[in-house]
Amino acid sequence: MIETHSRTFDPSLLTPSQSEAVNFRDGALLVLAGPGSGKTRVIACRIVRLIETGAAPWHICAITFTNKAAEEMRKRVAGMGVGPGTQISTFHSLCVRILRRYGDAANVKENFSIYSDDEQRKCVKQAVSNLDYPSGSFPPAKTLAAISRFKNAVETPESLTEFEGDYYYSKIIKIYKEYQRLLDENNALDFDDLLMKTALLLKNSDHVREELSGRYRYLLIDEYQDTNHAQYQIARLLAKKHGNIFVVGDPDQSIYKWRGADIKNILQFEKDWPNASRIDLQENFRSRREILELADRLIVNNKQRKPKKLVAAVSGEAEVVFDRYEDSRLESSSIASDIKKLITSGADPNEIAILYRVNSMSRTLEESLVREKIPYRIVRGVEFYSRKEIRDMIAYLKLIVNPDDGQAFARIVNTPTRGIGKTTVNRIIEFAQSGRISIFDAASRVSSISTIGPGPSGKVRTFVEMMRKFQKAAAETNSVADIMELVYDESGIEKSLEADPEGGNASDNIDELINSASLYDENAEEPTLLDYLQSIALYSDSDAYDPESGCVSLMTLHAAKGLEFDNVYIIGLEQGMLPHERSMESEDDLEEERRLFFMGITRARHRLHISHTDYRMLRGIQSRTIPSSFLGEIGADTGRSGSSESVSFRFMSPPTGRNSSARGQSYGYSKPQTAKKSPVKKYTSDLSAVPQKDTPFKKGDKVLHPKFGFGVVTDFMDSGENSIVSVRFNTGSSKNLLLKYAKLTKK
Ligand SMILES: Nc1ncnc2c1ncn2[C@@H]1O[C@H](COP(=O)(O)OP(=O)(O)OP(=O)(O)O)[C@@H](O)[C@H]1O
Repeated sequence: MIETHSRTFDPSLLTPSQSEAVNFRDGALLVLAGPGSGKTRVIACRIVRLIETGAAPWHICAITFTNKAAEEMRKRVAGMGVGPGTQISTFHSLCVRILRRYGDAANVKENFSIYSDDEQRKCVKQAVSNLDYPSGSFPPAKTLAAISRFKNAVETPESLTEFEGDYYYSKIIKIYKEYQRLLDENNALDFDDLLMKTALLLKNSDHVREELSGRYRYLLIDEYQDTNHAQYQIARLLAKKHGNIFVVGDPDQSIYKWRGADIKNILQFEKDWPNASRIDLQENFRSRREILELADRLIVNNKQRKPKKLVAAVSGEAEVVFDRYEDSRLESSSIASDIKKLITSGADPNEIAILYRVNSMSRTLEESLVREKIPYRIVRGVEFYSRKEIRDMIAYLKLIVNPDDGQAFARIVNTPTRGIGKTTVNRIIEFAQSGRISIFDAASRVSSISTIGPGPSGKVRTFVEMMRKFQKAAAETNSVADIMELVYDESGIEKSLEADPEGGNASDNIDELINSASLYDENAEEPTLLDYLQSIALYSDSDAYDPESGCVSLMTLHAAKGLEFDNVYIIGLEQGMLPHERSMESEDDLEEERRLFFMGITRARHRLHISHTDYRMLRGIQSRTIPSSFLGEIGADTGRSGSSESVSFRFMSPPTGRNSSARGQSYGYSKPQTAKKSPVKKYTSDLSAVPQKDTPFKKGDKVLHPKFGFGVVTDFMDSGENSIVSVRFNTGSSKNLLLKYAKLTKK
């Protein structure tokens, strides 16, 4: 977690187990720690202790999960009197550093670009088209996901044996090979390359591995439960020689399987390092007892874990409320008015968070928060960098640093419009390809391209001269903000935005970009344009969180990893949402969703509100929902949620009269109720718990729908005329259908 105020290292601030971990000296150590047990504190204090006891700062390499966590860790360690020199970064930043340093051995040029999602998509589309494969059979997202899986498993196109007879995979491997060729041509790496190429470098080059394990003699890794195979390999190879590997993690908070994380890395740590010691941190300094009990009741349903009990170290009673609403509009307005009351009675907006499974759920919430005039922020960092004007500016910077970057060239050569048409650009690209030179080199030799006439040729020359001027300026200054100002003024972007009445706040966004570059200039140890581009390429949603924004935070459950708040609202506890529909087919995926919910619950210190709705707008359609099976597991469906007076259940219905306000009509219970007195409408999503009576459909029935085709019933919620039948159709989609309109026939 990110603590906002660092303290000087005082041993009395550590529990005996924390202290044992901090003072552990040589060898392998697994610190298994529940949420809120002080993992971050332990790592920071251990760095200080290692230095106090003789280790050189540059012999320590600490790896965090997000850039923000790395920044915070650096500040904390500095606050405890440690000077610069310790390597504290994410895996990706560490890999960039290694690859730039050992470019020759890794076969990459020092000034490589790091491609964003959007650039990767363009590249994979190009690969599919170059191979003349049908684009419909290889959609970019799916194809990239397959390539990413290979890379995370450290499989290059060459190392993959072709899947004889498997049409799809043999084609995917060919696309992977072509995609990789295109990246090379552009002197670009994607995110997964950073890890894969580093893992390969460490594996294949004895000299580099020796040098780096001599340099990083103490390896500390946070959030080890979320490492993928490539990260696992890097850690093993770096620590193989000295064996000083200190990993901290919680298998119950492993939530990145979809990105290649492998929970087995932590579960099998003691097998990988047979002499490893293990320390468990059981005390939770964050959440009050009721919240922890709830989290515990949920997570015991997972099989892939190392059992542990969460013990609350803080006193006081938590408020836990389960809310059921008719629809998402009512859910949002009720949460907004609840937050309004909290803030009016003195709560700090920084200490309030609303968490949801998918980004699209923020829209309705935003409307309600605006209506109540509540300051809020959506924690979604990458969105800013995907705006058109920002991407244009970044493309200029990328081309300054990496003239081989064909995508950057194609993006800006005629942005803003300067009369260089597509045909001219294509001819430059062809010239570059036939002469095996970079696109920028080809553009520099435009006069030699006979197919380009004098008019367009002159315009290309002007563009090249302008870019050369930018490159020269970048070589003379280390200030990224100054280079940005120059590009903004002289590229014509500023003028074109001023002249565009529909430009909205594009120029404000560019101001914000330049401001953030100034901050970078001030804070970076050695600011360079290359380093700046790397830092924004590796920016993630979680990095956008500002603990002192003065706003209520809205974010996905994933982005909330490592954070903590006094008041937490978790919305959308519905089947298909949480657990997400994509995860309902395998037990492993379901366990991951459960961990995600567990992680969300354990973000709360004092107050936790969990809600679901009877109807939710999904892809523009108001759909009937089924309560999440997780609610049953924590006892929220039956009122079995423990004996505490502080757990309450409420059902909110919409207003009836035309002009009545939604808020006035809720019949929630202000006084906390015990389980017995619970006024909640009883329901259950677990059919096995309900005495079976004759129902028109049951789990496993094969059915036919006139529009969606054949499918299998996965659930049936018996509510008389409002019964809902859930069907997984053979097309892969799952739907919850209101029985009376479902038009299903049994097959
Ligand atoms: N020994 C301690 N005494 C009192 N408070 C502590 C102690 N150790 C940690 N804390 C506090 O507990 C809270 C959680 O600590 P931290 O964020 O380091 O936990 P974490 O294990 O990283 O959490 P998570 O895995 O859930 O993100 C912080 O507010 C921290 O200041």
